[in-house]
Amino acid sequence: MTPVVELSGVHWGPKRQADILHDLTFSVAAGEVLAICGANGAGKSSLLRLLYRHQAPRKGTVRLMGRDLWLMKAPEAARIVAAVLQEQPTDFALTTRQIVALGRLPHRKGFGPGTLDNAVVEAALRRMDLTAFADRPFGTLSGGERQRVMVARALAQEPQVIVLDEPTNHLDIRHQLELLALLRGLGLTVITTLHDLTLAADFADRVLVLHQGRIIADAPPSQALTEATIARAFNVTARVDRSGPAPRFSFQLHG
Ligand SMILES: Nc1ncnc2c1ncn2[C@@H]1O[C@H](COP(=O)(O)OP(=O)(O)OP(=O)(O)O)[C@@H](O)[C@H]1O
Repeated sequence: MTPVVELSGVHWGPKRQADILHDLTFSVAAGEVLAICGANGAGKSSLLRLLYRHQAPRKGTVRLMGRDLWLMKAPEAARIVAAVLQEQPTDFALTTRQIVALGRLPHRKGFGPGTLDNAVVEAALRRMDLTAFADRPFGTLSGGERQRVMVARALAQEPQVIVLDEPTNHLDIRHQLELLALLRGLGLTVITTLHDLTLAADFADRVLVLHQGRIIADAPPSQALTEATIARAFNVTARVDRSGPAPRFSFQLHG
């Protein structure tokens, strides 16, 4: 089956500067949940930007459903991939419902939103437990509520792939677990950066570990998040205790 997302030999760097991402090759199947882990500056957000068509590879190709992402028009790509990013809208006067409705833009054919658009927006609000906040200005919401609005906007886009940058930031423990369970339950392809290795191990089918812009592991969590890989990626001494139902990670600065 054609992978939903496929990178081959991808390099990327800022204009007139050396490469930051080096020779990335991997693919993600329909419905798969991929966590991208790595130290600060490893290149995780830069990699995500290649997936939602924000920046083009310097070398190599990024394919969506078998087609070169850069041979698609932006709205077409946006009907396939939705992104939930750390940066949030600055128009704080918009209501929650208006922000979620922005997710319908790539689907709009006529002028205003149609009945289907409105129904999808209401369903996304319900799914993220935001109905009570629908008419509140975005600026009045808490950090965690805003994060849920951004996920609702992505759901309103009705994508096949959802790309998220540290989606559990700002969320309390319960909302972290709820969000990850909800993402898993969508049946979509999910690609997310996660700093928390315990959450990555618990939530992802596969973990891709980036180190200085290169893939140093790409495997199911138990094979990717080994003591040796964690030590290399994060420059710490790591211990993984697999005696319980879930792995327990502990870290120390090198002695
Ligand atoms: N447009 C740019 N111009 C110059 N340097 C850039 C640009 N984009 C990214 N970088 C650099 O590339 C490296 C990787 O950045 P990136 O944001 O992808 O890392 P990250 O793994 O997401 O880090 P973090 O965990 O801190 O969010 C960093 O050193 C960053 O400063």
